Amino acid sequence: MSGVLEFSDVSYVRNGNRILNGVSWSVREDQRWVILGPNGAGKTTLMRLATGHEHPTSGTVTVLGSQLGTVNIFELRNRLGFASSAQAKRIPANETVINTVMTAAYSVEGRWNEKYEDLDVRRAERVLSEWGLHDLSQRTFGTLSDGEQKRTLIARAVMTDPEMLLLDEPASSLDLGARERLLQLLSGYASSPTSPAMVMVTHHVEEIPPGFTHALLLSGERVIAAGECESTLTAEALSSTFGLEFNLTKDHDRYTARAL
Ligand SMILES: Nc1ncnc2c1ncn2[C@@H]1O[C@H](COP(=O)(O)OP(=O)(O)OP(=O)(O)O)[C@@H](O)[C@H]1O
Repeated sequence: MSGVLEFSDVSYVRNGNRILNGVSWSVREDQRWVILGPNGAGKTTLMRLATGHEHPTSGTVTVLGSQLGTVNIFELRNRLGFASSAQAKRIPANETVINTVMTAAYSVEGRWNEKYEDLDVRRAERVLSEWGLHDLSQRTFGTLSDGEQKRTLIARAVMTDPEMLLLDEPASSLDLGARERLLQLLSGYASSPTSPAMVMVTHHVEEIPPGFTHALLLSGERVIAAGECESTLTAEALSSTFGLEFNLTKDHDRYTARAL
């Protein structure tokens, strides 16, 4: 299996503040990673580096075999799928759900004069139904619930068959039912051998979908632990990451953490 993402001794400084320090990390195409860490640890920054929205201050980031700074970033980004709540703000409120998904084919966020093939329409319809959105295809994005918007953005991110899918806090602010529904869909997607490599930022171990294989714990600019979930997600590692003693349990492939 080949590598899709490689951070080598990456540091990132913004306005004189060091946000990441000496981060080395690699993702292979058959891996599904979760990134955990306290507020301000640099998780979103890590994602922005992985999608080429930022460049490292020192060290190298290699995405799909190409080192950032040496490639056309727009061409590279077309091969990635990315969903975040920041993106939700850029989708026109009056855009239909099907167009929100289909416009990913042109990397635009509102339909204008682009010409779509029947293939694009069929693919968008298939993706909508896979993510439980078929009945909403003609609704406008602005009228969707938070959970429906988040699923629409993920459907948009997978529309172009990306080689790596990056999700920044896909379950944040969802009610219990919407969260569980989303986790079931993410788990199904993560478990499919035909799915691309995945990287997902979350604040809660309860939001790790079964099928995710690896975890990276980030705190104080640095990687505290990284590797297979089984060996990385431990009470000790969580305690070091969040600065609080935790009890961690796993039941039916789902984690629960409680402070001691
Ligand atoms: N433009 C900026 N200028 C200076 N500092 C910044 C800038 N953008 C982000 N930061 C700082 O970088 C740090 C990391 O931010 P980042 O958003 O990557 O963290 P995070 O782990 O995703 O946080 P959260 O869990 O709260 O979403 C924070 O301390 C933040 O204040």
